[in-house]
Amino acid sequence: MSQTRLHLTAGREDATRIFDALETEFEEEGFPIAVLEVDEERDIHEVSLYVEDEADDAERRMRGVLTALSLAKPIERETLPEIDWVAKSLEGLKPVRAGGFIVHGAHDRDEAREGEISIEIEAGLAFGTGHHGTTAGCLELLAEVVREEKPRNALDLGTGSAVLAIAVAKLAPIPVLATDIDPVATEVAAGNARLNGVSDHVEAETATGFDHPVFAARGPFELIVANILAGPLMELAPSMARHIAPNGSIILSGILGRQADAVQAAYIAQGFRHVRTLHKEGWATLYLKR
Ligand SMILES: C[S@@+](CC[C@H](N)C(=O)[O-])C[C@H]1O[C@@H](n2cnc3c(N)ncnc32)[C@H](O)[C@@H]1O
Repeated sequence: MSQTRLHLTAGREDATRIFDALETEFEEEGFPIAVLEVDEERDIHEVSLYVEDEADDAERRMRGVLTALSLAKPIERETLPEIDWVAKSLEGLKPVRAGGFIVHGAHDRDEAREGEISIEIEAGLAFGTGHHGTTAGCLELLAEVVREEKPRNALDLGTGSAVLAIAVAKLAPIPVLATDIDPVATEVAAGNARLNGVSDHVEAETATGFDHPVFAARGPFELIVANILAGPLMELAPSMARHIAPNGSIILSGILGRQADAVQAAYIAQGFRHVRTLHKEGWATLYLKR
């Protein structure tokens, strides 16, 4: 099955409105949507919607979204190669900077500026290149929390490419457990930890939520970061409370702006207190303590 990228360009404000409206329109199908800054000075942002085999219908609905927003923008199409399209499309991605980190592919190893912490991510089958607002939000808060709170161990639940686990291990040489429901992601995570020279600190395990003996063996955790989605995060709130150390910090993302209050309430009900919320590209990243 080939994949199609439907894309258009707009200024930051319109791109954010389009992104939010597309999220709502395609919520059921869960098609990946991305916003990339193409040219900061000229305020050009590219919004992309990735669809499998129903590009005509998706384009018609995308056009409807633009009409509802009173925006007239040409939609362009790109048919992505069937094999390894993730790797191919990521080859062209620019490095991303957030929280003092630069997340880059092998082709941009030399791009790091003085003082930046570089994280190399192999374009692969797992989520997490830093280009998504949720990952960038987590990176920013992690940089702050690890430096200020000095946790002695950490958990990255829903690790994907392990970008966040690697970020923690590069900030502080502490043990980081990196787990994912998807065994392919766990494999990619372990490979990326090796690539970044932190495999002594990052242990990758396949687990659904907290359903694995490794959590009891390695916890409680002084820092937990979880970039999943609002629904699973709310369901996981009681388990998070059981696995967080006293005065521990928790960073949650994958939450749409309008879902932030509900997620916060689920965690406050478990004895967490809200410290700060960071908003990025329509996504909220919550920082809580318990
Ligand atoms: C949005 S990605 C985040 C990847 C990476 N941490 C980042 O911030 O870029 C979410 C990841 O969580 C995993 N996941 C989803 N539900 C999960 C669950 N209940 N338990 C563990 N992992 C889960 C998915 O397989 C996916 O790799």
